[in-house]
Amino acid sequence: MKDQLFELPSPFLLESGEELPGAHVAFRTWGRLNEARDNVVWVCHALTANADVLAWWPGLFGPGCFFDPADWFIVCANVLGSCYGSTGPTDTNPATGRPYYQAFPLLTIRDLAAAHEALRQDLGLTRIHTLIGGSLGGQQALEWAVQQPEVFEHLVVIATNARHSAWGIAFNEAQRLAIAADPSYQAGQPDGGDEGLRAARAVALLSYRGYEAYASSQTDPDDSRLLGHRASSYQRYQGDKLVARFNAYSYVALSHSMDSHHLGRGRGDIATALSGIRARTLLLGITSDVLFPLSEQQELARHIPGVMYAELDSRYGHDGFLLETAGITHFLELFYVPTFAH
Ligand SMILES: CC(=O)SCCNC(=O)CCNC(=O)[C@H](O)C(C)(C)COP(=O)(O)OP(=O)(O)OC[C@H]1O[C@@H](n2cnc3c(N)ncnc32)[C@H](O)[C@@H]1OP(=O)(O)O
Ligand SMILES: N[C@@H](CCO)C(=O)O
Repeated sequence: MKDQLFELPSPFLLESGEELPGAHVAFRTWGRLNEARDNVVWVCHALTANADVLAWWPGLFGPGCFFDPADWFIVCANVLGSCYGSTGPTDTNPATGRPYYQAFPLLTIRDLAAAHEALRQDLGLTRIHTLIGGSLGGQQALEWAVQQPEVFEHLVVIATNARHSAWGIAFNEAQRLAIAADPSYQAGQPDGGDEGLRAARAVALLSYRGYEAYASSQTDPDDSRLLGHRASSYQRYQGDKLVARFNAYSYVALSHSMDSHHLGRGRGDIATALSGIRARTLLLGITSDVLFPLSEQQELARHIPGVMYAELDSRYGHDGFLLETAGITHFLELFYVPTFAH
């Protein structure tokens, strides 16, 4: 299956006041809209994923899963700034005729939501049964549910926050420093920043997993090793794996988007913004998440009207939102019992 492309109104006005001309959004759909048009689930992806939710969220989306295309009309769109089909830093800037690279405009989480809102309107989807996302995808989903409270009937957010924390921004800055130190990134080469991106992903993994996850999967089996530790090899492998499928310019752009996230900006405060959510909301935190800790989930739970809040017991850390699909399914079943039989 290939992505479909939606041309955004041009120029697309960004929160910063800058304009993005000739931009587009890549998206995919699965399943069919039912006659009542009330079976739409819209997925917001995290930092390095794409529109192919059946590939990156197996166990939750796909035949036999909770979100089975036989029952649901599934929509997933790539965010602006990414390198998976929507307009991003490696695309040509119409004003210069050259790729944007480091000169790509700042995109906030509000801009990511606004671009997908334009797509939703174009698709004529007046009601979204469920809006779901984790991490950056959860930030986008919350922002969108605040912007368009009448559109979303249910909201499912996992391992996310109301504003990006100083801790999260500091992790992102450390990763951007690694990328900025790469001469090929500084030179704005087409695949610039690969070495920096490798280091950045290794730093990020520290925040996506945690002490217990490393201890249980990456402790050396013998006690004689002086060099070449298993955990070192894991860090390198994870860096290589991301470099093979992502680019440093998009990584920097989207990490800035994440840092910009603040539901309260211009709305009084976070509590006021969250109190405007009309969707029935399921909020899930992950016990071992050191990047979006439970304290952030509890803050959200205090302010989202009528929220159902639960904590997923996981040793995977933050990335548990991608991996703990059996636990997520369990809470989805509890959440939907009164309203949706599928
Ligand atoms: C085109 C596309 O790929 S679409 C984009 C796919 N990715 C996304 O959408 C982003 C969201 N997904 C993710 O972030 C990740 O895939 C996750 C969190 C879901 C899972 O991460 P994983 O890397 O699969 O899990 P984990 O941390 O257990 O690492 C397993 C991998 O590390 C390797 N590995 C484990 N220990 C070591 C070690 N000591 N040394 C070297 N390699 C190691 C394993 O062999 C395995 O390799 P594989 O991925 O080639 O099979
Ligand atoms: N592992 C996620 C980032 C953490 O939310 C991704 O690569 O998209």
